Amino acid sequence: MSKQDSEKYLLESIRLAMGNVKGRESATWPFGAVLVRDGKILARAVNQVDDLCDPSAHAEMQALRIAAKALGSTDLSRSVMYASGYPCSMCHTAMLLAGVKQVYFAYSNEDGEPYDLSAARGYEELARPEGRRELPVIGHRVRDAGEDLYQAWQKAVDEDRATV
Ligand SMILES: Nc1nc2[nH]cnc2c(=O)[nH]1
Repeated sequence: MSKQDSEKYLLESIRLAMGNVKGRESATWPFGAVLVRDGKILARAVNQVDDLCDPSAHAEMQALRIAAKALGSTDLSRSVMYASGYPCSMCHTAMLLAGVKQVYFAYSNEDGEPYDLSAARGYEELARPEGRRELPVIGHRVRDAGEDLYQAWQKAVDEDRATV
């Protein structure tokens, strides 16, 4: 991936993000993303959190959704994400799970901080020990739930495989 290519795709992500700021009746979140594989653009996307009333509709998430639907697969390995802003921890994990191999960003968390557009909060939260998180995630092992859920899943998957 040459520097020229990364610059070209980042410029495209910024152009998309600017469309959220200027190309509309009222501005929404200034984020855009482009997902590329083998020199081909798989998806272009913008933040649609407000438009879709969906807290997960970040530009990077929307790019993953568009690409996965188009390919009929959630395996997006070998792809590279170009994001106008530093990806948040949700997007980072989604990209990791989809096999995205690299992410380039244009605007850093430091750039975003004065405008409350930094993605640092999620990373800081995850870096805290479990007992000190803003959002406690509480394990409660439920006894007598009947058949073990994960064992049942493994069995079902194994049976499905055996019939293929
Ligand atoms: N990188 C990025 N950061 C965000 N913070 C809030 N929304 C977004 C988004 O769509 N992309």
